[in-house]
Amino acid sequence: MEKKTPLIAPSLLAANFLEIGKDVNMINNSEADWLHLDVMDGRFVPNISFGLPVIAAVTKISTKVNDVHLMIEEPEKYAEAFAKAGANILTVHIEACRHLHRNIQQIKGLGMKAGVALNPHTSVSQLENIIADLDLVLVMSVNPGFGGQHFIEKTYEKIRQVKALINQSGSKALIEVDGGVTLDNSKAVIAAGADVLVAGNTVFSAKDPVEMIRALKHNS
Ligand SMILES: O=C(CO)[C@H](O)[C@H](O)COP(=O)(O)O
Repeated sequence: MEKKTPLIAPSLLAANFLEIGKDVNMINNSEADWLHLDVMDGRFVPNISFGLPVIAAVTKISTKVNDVHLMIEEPEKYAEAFAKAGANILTVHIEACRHLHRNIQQIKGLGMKAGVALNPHTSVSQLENIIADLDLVLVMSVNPGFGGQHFIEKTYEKIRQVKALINQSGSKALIEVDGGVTLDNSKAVIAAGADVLVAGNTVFSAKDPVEMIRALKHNS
């Protein structure tokens, strides 16, 4: 079978926040492709992470694609501010958007790539009328809100369903998988159709995070 090299997006949620610049530079000097930045508001998810000032500081030194995952209500209120803070990709949750098409147009109009994230319970069929407009589909493989959770096995089937929808529709969207990704399951995640792997604890709790990023990238 053809070897597929995924894009790797280490999640800063698992970094050492006392030495955040050091961790961003570690990612800069690794084979990572994207820097994944998780924003949580304590409303859409039961946790609060970091917000605009932290992202503006991080993107000043990041040399990777800044991939911002908004786990927040009313993301349309903040899209412009995230563009100004240096986001290159902005992903909103389908469950948080009442006017998803408008939200996607807004993100693209601000010069960013647009992604939509699906919680584990959300059906792929909900993407049917929006898939052609998307640059990215983020498949959550844990319930959002916390790092370090176990990968939900049903996600493999969901990735295959998203892939089939993308192929059917002629969409160019990439599939990103987020939550509980490890060196053990990454091969199967890629085989199911993922293009981008988010990894938080797997990278930051590794003895050698740069080597772990390399291993994830070349493990398929
Ligand atoms: O979106 C997230 C949590 O809501 C994180 O990006 C995700 O959980 C990654 O962390 P880990 O790889 O440790 O599971």
